[in-house]
Amino acid sequence: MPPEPDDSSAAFSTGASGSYVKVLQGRYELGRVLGRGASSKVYRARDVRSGVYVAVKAVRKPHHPCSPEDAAAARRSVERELAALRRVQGHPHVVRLLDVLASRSTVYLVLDLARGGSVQSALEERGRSEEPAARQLFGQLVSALAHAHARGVFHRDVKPENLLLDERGGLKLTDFGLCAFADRQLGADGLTATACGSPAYVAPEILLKKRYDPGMADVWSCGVVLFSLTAGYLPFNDGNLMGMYRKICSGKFQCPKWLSSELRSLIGRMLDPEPERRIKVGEILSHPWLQRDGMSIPVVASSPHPTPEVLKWEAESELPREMNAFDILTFASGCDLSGLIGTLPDRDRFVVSSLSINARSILDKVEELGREEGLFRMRRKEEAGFGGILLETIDGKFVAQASVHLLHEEMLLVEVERASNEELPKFWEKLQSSLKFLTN
Ligand SMILES: Nc1ncnc2c1ncn2[C@@H]1O[C@H](COP(=O)(O)OP(=O)(O)OP(=O)(O)O)[C@@H](O)[C@H]1O
Repeated sequence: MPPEPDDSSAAFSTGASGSYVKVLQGRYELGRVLGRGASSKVYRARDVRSGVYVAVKAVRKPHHPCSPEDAAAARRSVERELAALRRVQGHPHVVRLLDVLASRSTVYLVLDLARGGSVQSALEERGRSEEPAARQLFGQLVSALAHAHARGVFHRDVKPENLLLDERGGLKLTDFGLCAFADRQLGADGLTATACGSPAYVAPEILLKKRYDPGMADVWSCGVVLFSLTAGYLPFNDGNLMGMYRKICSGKFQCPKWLSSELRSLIGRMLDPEPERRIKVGEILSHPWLQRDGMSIPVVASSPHPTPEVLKWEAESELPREMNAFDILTFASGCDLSGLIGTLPDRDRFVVSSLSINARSILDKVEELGREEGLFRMRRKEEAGFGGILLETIDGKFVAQASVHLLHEEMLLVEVERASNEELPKFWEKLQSSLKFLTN
């Protein structure tokens, strides 16, 4: 049986194994479900072009009818996750965002596949870790968080389910759906009031409904993770939720006897119920427990702010007349949103008003460039207002393609893509700059 279809942007075809598979927008063959979240389903998938295995997180638009508040909240959450992921890319222990696609009903985030499952499943299967192994993982987590904080992103949902493991056991921080941004949600005092996080990992100041520093709340959650990793159980637990909350607010917990004194001291400084007294992320990195065994901790991003390119992208995606994921969902059928995450090495996208240029002129230009190059066989397909052109070598090997999608009656999405990022660098540059010029 093929996986249940989510929407019209996926077609079924025969996969490599001979069985039916669901192929997302001609690009990703969906396999088994790796996990589920409140509003998402995560699939193992294969990029049919490169053969590389990835994870596809399908975030569904709320079912209709839903209240305008629910629709707005869902929209904010996916936009926030995308914007956060975009800002924090480039750290070895933050999950990589490879692509973004969308259909009428669903946004698909294509992520690095974490083959080792989550820290939660490792804890359930293998129990607690010895200190050297915990130090390794915890160092990677703190380094990833320090990087996110330096980029103005506070995670606010650090818990073992959101810490994934790659095939070598390296940690990948994921799920930025609840994060806060230093330059948006925080008041002039640097504090926020939004209650979020998962019960056992949530900081007392959030439970007490105080305004809080989200960076320090992340430190608390990391403290709970470190305790759980090394003790094998939660520091604050109770049969009922109110009981657990009371224990969290009291900040009283007991370390098991097998924890070293340095580890006890670090956990104690992280699980300090007073956020002003709590150890800061930067200090954790230089704590003696983490410095033991000459551990090498990945360097934190040098740039304290998002790059101008990211800020521009974010500003654009917030303008009401500009498109963002959900606006496009409203208009498009099976369109691809990778343009929202910027230029990929082997792919570029432009959005242009259909009042200023039409699909035919764009495809004519690509054909002209291909002809000038004289290397290709070209196949062109055009329908009312949209179409594409495929460039192949004389012996039929895919080199590049350009396509024009109609987003809605006034908007075209132009996509160019090549087989690999080494393919024909000069031609690729010419193609990109000509299209940029045409669509500006
Ligand atoms: N990149 C990935 N590689 C492998 N598995 C993944 C990946 N991303 C997510 N998963 C699996 O899917 C589960 C749900 O993913 P995720 O936490 O991102 O969803 P969510 O909807 O944001 O969840 P929540 O409701 O907890 O916020 C994870 O716990 C994990 O088991």
